[in-house]
Formats: sequence, structure tokens, C-alpha cells
Amino acid sequence: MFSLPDVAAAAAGRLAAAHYDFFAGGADDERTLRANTDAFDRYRLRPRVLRGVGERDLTVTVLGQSLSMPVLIAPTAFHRLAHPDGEVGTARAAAAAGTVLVLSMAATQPVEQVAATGVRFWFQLYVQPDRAFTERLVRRVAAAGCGALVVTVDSPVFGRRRRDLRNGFLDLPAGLACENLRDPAGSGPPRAIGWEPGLNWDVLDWLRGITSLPIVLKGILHPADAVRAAERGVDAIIVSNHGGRQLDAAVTGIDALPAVVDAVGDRLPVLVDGGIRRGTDVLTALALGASAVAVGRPVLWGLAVAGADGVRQVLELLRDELDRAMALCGADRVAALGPDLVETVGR
Ligand SMILES: Cc1cc2nc3c(=O)[nH]c(=O)nc-3n(C[C@H](O)[C@H](O)[C@H](O)COP(=O)(O)O)c2cc1C
Ligand SMILES: O=C(O)C(=O)c1ccccc1
Repeated sequence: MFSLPDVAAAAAGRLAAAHYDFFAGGADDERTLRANTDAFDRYRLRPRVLRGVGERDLTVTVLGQSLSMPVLIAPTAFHRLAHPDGEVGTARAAAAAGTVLVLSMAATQPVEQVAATGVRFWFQLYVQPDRAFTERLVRRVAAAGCGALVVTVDSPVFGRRRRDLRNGFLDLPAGLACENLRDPAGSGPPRAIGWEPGLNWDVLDWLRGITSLPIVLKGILHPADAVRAAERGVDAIIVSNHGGRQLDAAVTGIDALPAVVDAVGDRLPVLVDGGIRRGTDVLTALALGASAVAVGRPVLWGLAVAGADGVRQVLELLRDELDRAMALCGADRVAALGPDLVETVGR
């Protein structure tokens, strides 16, 4: 396997069809799902030459945390559906690669077991209608050593995924559960994730009142919302359409990124996800102003193919591709990447 598309192809043959579809699928007509990867075809790089690129330095610092490369693991549900190693396997790979795992609230292993790998992790939260339970969960993940809360804000209701409806995939198979939704923690029955259509900006004051963890908003696409986040003192944002699984016909992250970066300036770090499959995709996002990117499905495919080792391979492929792309663009460090390197075609 020499690229992320190779890993994805290998994973397709290893998963039960309904599980593959759950991971691969998007909302409704999957226009946004397709657009996420297609979008990168409209960006072209304008490399610089003779800049003495020597050894490239891929490190970045996000929220005061130093990463060996500007690629985080996006939160995705149900890792044990992909491989018995589950989120603990993904965590081992993230730790080995020197990057951050954003652990999904729908993880199938307890946050304490993930933390025991030594990984640096952030926790993705869907604020629950039951605020007392949400508070207990936030305290639990903070006690486990979580580095930031990633509050997903693009899901007031759950997207409609026709593959899952057709396959009758509604819930985890017996033996698997959302281990961080047990209440009381660790022992009680797992709660079902509740959606909160009434959620509004006031939730940030409530969150600030219960935790001192950095707060990241995931699922921003509109520059006005990015500005609002900055004004509210949010610590970072992730420009994302949730991998095309929520609002179909939503703009892609990479297309939304420049206006968001322009609107917030350097008031807060802007991360982006969706459709990143190549080192050149990472480079494009960084050049357009992202502080780092996150990858979702490629990690699940790596996990499905070879557990923790497969995830490690995916991360190392991306690292190697980004390193080579930076060298070929004449950039010896991430800060050397700017919008002058990127041209948009066909619009
Ligand atoms: C199977 C799957 C499960 C996901 N689960 C979550 C989740 O629990 N919470 C969340 O905020 N985002 C979730 N996402 C969205 C990802 O965090 C991320 O935004 C998206 O996958 C990035 O696009 P990519 O898969 O093209 O890299 C999920 C995505 C997938 C594919
Ligand atoms: O957020 C998602 O995309 C997702 O697939 C999911 C599924 C179950 C529980 C939580 C999230």
C-alpha cells in the first residue's frame, strides 16, 4: 500500500458491507461527500525553486501542544466496528506518530483506556439535552487527561444517511457500546446520544462555567460564525462539513477555508477537515491558512486493514507525502507556506 487510496481499497474488501457503508457514506445524495475529495482537483500548486529546502520541519504548535506534523485524527464513531484494536489502537498510532487523537463521543472504548496509551487526546462532545450528564462526562474526560473539548456544532439534528437506512444499520452490534456514555461512568448502561436542536451560542458560557479546558468548535463553514467564535473567546475552530454526513450540498471545508481565515485573522487557529487524502491536500490547506488538518475515513481504513499498525501506516504515508510536497514547493517549514503557492482553476 503506497497511498491512502490504496488503503481505502484494501479496507473495502475487509469490512462487512453495512459497516463499510456506515464509514464511507454521507447524507442524502452524497453530493458534499463527493465534493470533499473532488474539490482538491480545483487547486493547483505554484512551486518555488532553489530555496535550499534541506531537511524539512513539519512540526506545528496548536493550542500550545506541539505536533510532529500538522495532521490530527478527526473524531469518528465506532472504531471497534473497524477492528478489535478500536480507539486504543488508533491512540497508539497517534502517539507513535506524535500527533493528537480527537476521540469521538461515540467511541467504543473508555476514555481512560485511551489515555493509558499515553496519547495526547482531545474529546469530541455533542452537548446533550441532559446538561447534568454532559457535565459529568466533561469532568470524566478532563480527569482522564483530555487536552481540549471539541464541541461539534454542525449537528443540531442527525443527517439522513440512506446507505444506513437501506442496510438497516441503526445501532452497534451486540458486544459493542459507546463506552463513555455509561452512566454512572464505567458501570451503568450506555445512554443513547441525544441531539439538541435548541443549541445556541449561550452554550459556550455554560461550558466555560464547568471546565477550564480549551474549547474548539467543530463544524464552522460561515465566516460570520467564525468571527462569532473568536469574539466569544473560543480557542480554535475546525472548518468542516462533517465528512458530508450532515448537510448535503454544504460547501467543502477547503473551499470555505479562505474566507474564514480572512475573517478571523490570527485571533484563533483554524483547522480544516474533509477529503484530505494526499500530502498535497494537506499542503494546500496549510497554504490557504489552516494551522493543521484532520483526517477521518483514512484512519478508519487503516484500522480496518491492520489495526494500530494500519493507522500508523496511514499517518506515515501522509507525513512522507507532505514532506515531499513541501520540498518540491520550496518550503522547509510549515510557516513558509502561503496562498501565493495556490491557484484555483475551473471556477
Ligand atoms: C464514520 C464516521 C463517523 C464520524 N463520527 C463523528 C463523530 O462522532 N463526531 C464528530 O464530530 N464527527 C464525526 N465524523 C466527522 C469527522 O470528524 C470528520 O469531520 C470527517 O470525517 C472528515 O472528513 P474525511 O472523512 O473525508 O477525512 C465522523 C465521520 C465518519 C466518516
Ligand atoms: O457523527 C457522525 O457522523 C456519526 O456517524 C455518528 C454516529 C453515531 C453516533 C455519533 C456519531
